[in-house]
Amino acid sequence: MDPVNVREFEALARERLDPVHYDYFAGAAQDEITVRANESAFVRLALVPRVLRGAAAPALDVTLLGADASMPIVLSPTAFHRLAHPDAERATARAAAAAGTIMIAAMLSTVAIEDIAAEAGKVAADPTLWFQLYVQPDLGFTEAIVRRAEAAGCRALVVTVDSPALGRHERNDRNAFHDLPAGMRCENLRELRGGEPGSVRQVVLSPEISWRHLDRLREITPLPIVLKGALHPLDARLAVERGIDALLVSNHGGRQLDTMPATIDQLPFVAEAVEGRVPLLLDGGVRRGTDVVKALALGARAVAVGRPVLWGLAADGEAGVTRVLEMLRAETAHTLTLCGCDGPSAVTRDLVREVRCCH
Ligand SMILES: Cc1cc2nc3c(=O)[nH]c(=O)nc-3n(C[C@H](O)[C@H](O)[C@H](O)COP(=O)(O)O)c2cc1C
Ligand SMILES: CCCCCCC(=O)C(=O)O
Repeated sequence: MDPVNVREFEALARERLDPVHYDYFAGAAQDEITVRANESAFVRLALVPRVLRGAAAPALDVTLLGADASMPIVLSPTAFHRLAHPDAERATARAAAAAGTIMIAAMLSTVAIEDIAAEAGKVAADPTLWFQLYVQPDLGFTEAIVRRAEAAGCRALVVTVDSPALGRHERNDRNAFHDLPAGMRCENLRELRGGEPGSVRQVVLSPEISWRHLDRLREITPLPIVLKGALHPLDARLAVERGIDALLVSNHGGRQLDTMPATIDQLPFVAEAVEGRVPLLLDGGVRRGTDVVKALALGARAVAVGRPVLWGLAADGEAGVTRVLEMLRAETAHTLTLCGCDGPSAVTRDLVREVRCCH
């Protein structure tokens, strides 16, 4: 049966994936409290629509750091797409470009950033790619990978800062899944020194990464910098003071520190801290158009989706990712119409209210 929503795509992906790889994608840190919270927090928020506004049919397009996106939904960076489908990030890039939205390509992709960009360029004249970076203590490598992203045409750097160490995933421990299968590698890591070229084991997630490294990135690249994973309002304020261009409010899909708050619960605190000085994006648990509109109401300019894209990819390659993105687009348009809004910018805080019990 054809999936009719993102959750049904997950069920189909689960049937098609090696169970060890399904666990890697679906799993999260320790008791997996945060990953569940991301979704359930949306359930605790109710939409209170406006009526009789005579609103036009909604236009979904938004501008993010100077780039136009056809909807307020972009692709979160996720590693290792080849575990989901042999076409890997190539398929994802084509689907995102055809949908007219932004793909944040992961540093730990199984296709090189140059090839991802070439693939996106086959289906859209002016696709937008952003590049996600784990700053490496090997600053020579960090600078080289930034140069590669620039040369490939990436238009922003998304620096993940929630990973001073790798989250403990007990599913991966149980499955003894700690490396990519033979023949698969991280194609952007060829120049990282030490160990086998392209091996994920070369990546260093270091607690020594600090604001100094962000300042250094600012010096070496003209690309806008998006900070991914700063949830504390004081860090959000520091980011603005240090010239960061946007924040992606994220708890890494619950995969790093377990028991972090759901991102949709934390968004209002971050929004209050930045006072509209930089655009906010949010990821974590977005599975429905209603979730998208709730995030817009609480201060996000756009949302990003991680696992939904992987479910589409695993279920049916490029066509599956396309279907997932189009489902979310249609649901968002429908929700906006039902709320009396003619587009993302018409969504206001008063459309959302917290409810005590689950629906
Ligand atoms: C399988 C998987 C791999 C991920 N890999 C990365 C990564 O390499 N870099 C990164 O910054 N975030 C990574 N993330 C986190 C996502 O960017 C995103 O924050 C998260 O998936 C959003 O939650 P959602 O899956 O509920 O949409 C990964 C998430 C998943 C599920
Ligand atoms: C040692 C690097 C592993 C990073 C895994 C990618 C990621 O961010 C995630 O799975 O989440």
